Amino acid sequence: MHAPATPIDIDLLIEARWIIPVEPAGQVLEHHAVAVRDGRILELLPSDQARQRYRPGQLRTLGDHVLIPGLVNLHAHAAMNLLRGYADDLPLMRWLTERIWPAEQKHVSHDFVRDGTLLACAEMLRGGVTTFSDMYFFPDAAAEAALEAGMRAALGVVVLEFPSAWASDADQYLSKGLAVRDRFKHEPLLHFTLAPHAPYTVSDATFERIRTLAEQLSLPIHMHVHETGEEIERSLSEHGVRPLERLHRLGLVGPELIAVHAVHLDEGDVALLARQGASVAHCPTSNMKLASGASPLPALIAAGVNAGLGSDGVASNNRLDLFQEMRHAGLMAKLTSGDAAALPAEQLLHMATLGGARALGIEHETGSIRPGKSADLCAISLDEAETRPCYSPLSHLVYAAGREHVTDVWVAGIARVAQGNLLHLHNNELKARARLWQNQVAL
Ligand SMILES: CSC[C@H]1O[C@@H](n2cnc3c(O)ncnc32)[C@H](O)[C@@H]1O
Ligand SMILES: [Zn+2]
Repeated sequence: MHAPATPIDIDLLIEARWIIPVEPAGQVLEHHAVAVRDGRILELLPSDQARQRYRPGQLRTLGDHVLIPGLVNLHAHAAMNLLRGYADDLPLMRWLTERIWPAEQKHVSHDFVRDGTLLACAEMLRGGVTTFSDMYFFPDAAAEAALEAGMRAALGVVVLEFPSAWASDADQYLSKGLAVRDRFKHEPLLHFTLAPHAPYTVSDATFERIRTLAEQLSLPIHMHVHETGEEIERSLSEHGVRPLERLHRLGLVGPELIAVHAVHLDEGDVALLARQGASVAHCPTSNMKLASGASPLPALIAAGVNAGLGSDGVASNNRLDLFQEMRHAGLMAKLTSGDAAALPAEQLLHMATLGGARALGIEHETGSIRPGKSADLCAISLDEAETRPCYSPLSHLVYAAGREHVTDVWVAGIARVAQGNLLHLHNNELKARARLWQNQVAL
C-alpha cells in the first residue's frame, strides 16, 4: 500500500464545468481545474485529481461556467472612453479632422488619459479582457492606469508628424515614448510597441527610424493600415504605390507588423502580409460604424496571416467589448464571403485570445490556458436564460453569450472581477470623474 502523497500547496484552484484552453486547438474539457501558483498556471487537470493533488489557498468552483483565457484587445485607444458618443455617424476622415482631432487638441492631457484609460480598464475587465494594446498620447498616463487597474497592456510609443499636448514633432514623440518604455519596462504586466499612427500621418524618414528602432529593441509595430479607400488613393497619388507597398519598401512589413484594420486589400497585399509573416488587428465594429469597409479576413487567414481582434476606441465603436467583436467578425465574414462556414466559433475565440497575444509577441505569457503562462483567465456563466439549453459551450460563448455573462476575471492569478463586480477599481469614483470631463468637453 502506498501512503497518499502530501498535497501540494498552491495559491488558487479554479474548477469549471467547461474549460476551453484554446491551445491545443479543438479541446473543450469538462470538469477540469486550473492550478495557479505565484500568478502562473501550474497545471490543467481533471477536477477530481486536482482535489487530491493540491491544497489551494483559495478554491473557486464554477459549476455552470466556461473558463477561457483572458481576452486580448489588440487595438484600442483607451483614453477615448471620455469621447464616447461625441462624434457619431461620420466617415473616418471627416470624423477625425472635423470632430476628433480638434477635441483632442483642446482636451487631451496627462489627467485626461489617466482618467479615460481607467474608465476603459473598468469596462474591459468587466468584459473579460485581461490584455489591451493601446495607441494614444501620454502613454505614461495609460501605463499608470493599467497598473492601477491590474491589467496587462501593450503601450504604444505613438508617432505622428503633427504636434499635440504630448509631443511637438516625430523626434519628440519617439524620445518621450521611449523614455516611458525605459521607466516601465521592468513591470511584468506592461509591454510596449512602436505605434506610428498611419501611413498618411508619418513621413518616410520617420518610418525609417521606426524600422531601425523595431529591430534594435525587438518591438512590434502597431499601425492603422489600409483602413479606407481614400487612404489607398492618397498614397497612390502622393507616393505612386499603395500604402503597404510603400511600407514594405521602407522595411516595415515583417513579423513585427500589426496592421490595424487592413480592410482595403487586394490579392497582392494579402500575399505580401502572408509572405512577410505580419499580423492583422481586425476591428469589425469600427469598420462598420465608420463605413470603412469589410476586411477580407477569410482570405487573410487562408493565406496564413495571424489575426487578432480589436475594438478601436469607443468614439468609433462605441463599446470595448470583445464578445461583440467576435460575433461581428464572424457575421461579417459569413456575409461578405457568402460562406456560412467562414470563420467558425473556434477561429473567432482564437483571434480574441492567442491570435492577439501572438501579434504582440507575448504568447509565451498569455492567450491560452497552458502551464507556465500567466494565469490570465475569464469565466462566463452559461447558466442563464440566454444560454440554456447548452449543446455547445463554444457556440454559446461566441454566438449567444455576452460580456454581461462574465463573472470572474483574473490577471496573473489575481482576481480583478468576482461575481460580475470589479474588485479594485471604484466605479462611482470613475463615473464622477467622467462627469467632470463631460462638463469640460461639452463646453
Ligand atoms: C496618435 S494617438 C492615436 C490617434 O488615432 C486616432 N484614431 C482613433 N481611431 C482611429 C482610426 O480608426 N483610424 C485612424 N485614427 C484613429 C485617435 O483619435 C488619435 O488621434
Ligand atoms: Zn484606431
